[in-house]
Amino acid sequence: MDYFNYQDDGRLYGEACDLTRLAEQHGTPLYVYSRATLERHWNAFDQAAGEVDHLVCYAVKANSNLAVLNVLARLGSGFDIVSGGELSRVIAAGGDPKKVVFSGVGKRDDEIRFGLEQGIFCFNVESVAELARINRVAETMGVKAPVSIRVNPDIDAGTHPYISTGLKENKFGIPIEQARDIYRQAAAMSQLEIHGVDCHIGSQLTELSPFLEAVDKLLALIDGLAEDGIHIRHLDVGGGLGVRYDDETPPEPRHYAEELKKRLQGRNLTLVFEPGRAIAANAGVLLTRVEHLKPGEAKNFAIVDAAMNDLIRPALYSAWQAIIPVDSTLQRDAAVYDIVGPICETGDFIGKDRTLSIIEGDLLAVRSAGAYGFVMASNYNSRPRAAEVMVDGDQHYVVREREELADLWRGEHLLPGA
Ligand SMILES: Cc1ncc(COP(=O)(O)O)c(C=O)c1O
Ligand SMILES: N[C@@H](CCCC[NH3+])C(=O)O
Repeated sequence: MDYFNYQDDGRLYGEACDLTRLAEQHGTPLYVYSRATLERHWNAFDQAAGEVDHLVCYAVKANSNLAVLNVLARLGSGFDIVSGGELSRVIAAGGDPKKVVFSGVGKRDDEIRFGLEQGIFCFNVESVAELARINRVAETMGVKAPVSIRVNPDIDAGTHPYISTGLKENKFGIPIEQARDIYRQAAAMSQLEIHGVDCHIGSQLTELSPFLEAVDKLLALIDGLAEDGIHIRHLDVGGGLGVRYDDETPPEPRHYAEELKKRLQGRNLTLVFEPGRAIAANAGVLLTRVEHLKPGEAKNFAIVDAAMNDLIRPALYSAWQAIIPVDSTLQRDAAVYDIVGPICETGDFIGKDRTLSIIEGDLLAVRSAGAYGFVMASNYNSRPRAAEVMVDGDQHYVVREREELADLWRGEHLLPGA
């Protein structure tokens, strides 16, 4: 149960809030998140790890709304960040920087300095050049930097090529064959303290085996490092656990954790998870209204008021997300539609070949939109970004207001004298 369900009146609710009313009150397109779902998903990881020393570092990139981060921070969550901007958000949302892991291939000096000032848990380092840079920045500050090397285990995660990260051809991490040597180089750098080993092999994985294959390789590396006198304190398995968009049956966090715990027995390692999608995706829907129906010879189009600038996953990865009527009691004729937005791009679609019973003005919900939804939104075609609302039982809160038109050119300037 994800707390977005039809109730007895045939209408879709987010927890105890009627989504028809929310759309009327706040307009569309509208992102709606469920606090109870976010909490349940985070707790599933926390409880799965159980007695093992662990840190659940929610991947901020999946949904960085301050209220979302704050809900998780209140549970004691750590955070996986990839920029100084994300660190600022974590702090603004009341998150603890001491539970932050900093991933990403292109950390700038100022971002490294910010992380060190805030005393983050660990830098997940992706290259030798970055090790040297962190060492140098830490030296100028007279501090030591906690580091972990992101190892690329060359494993096919079996996911979409754009969201696969653990193969040799991907830009991420350090090839596993070089890892031991590079750890030795890191150990010789005066300002680095080696804390961990990490990996992240891709996103939306629906099988456990690639994760476990990666962990086995990492544990063998950790044993090798011990022989070199390098003692690893934590193992960060990254994120990537998939969710159900359609008929996928991704592994449950508890099954994943059970397999990990078997492998960690007898080892003194803190376990770090970096889940993003598994926590946020099904904690959100995107509400959108049908603007026009446009029947055609080859296709029928339902033109809705959400577009690829609001939700780019279908255009970018051919991702499939369920699209359902918010009021299931309305009697209309069914037809097969491509659900498209108003943007001037052929790739601007939210769903293709969907059978729906709709007329102009009807309200639709795009499910599983809580992760990689609003965070990837843009102002393309000068469209203001949607508002975001959080439901919490029978209460709801606007957690980000819809952009005003003037927001679209804030910070832009005409040339003088014109
Ligand atoms: C380093 C790292 N950690 C965690 C995540 C979160 O991934 P997911 O949302 O698939 O759990 C990502 C994104 O794929 C990532 O690049
Ligand atoms: N944005 C991607 C996931 C990227 C994961 C980040 N490493 C998606 O929507 O599926």
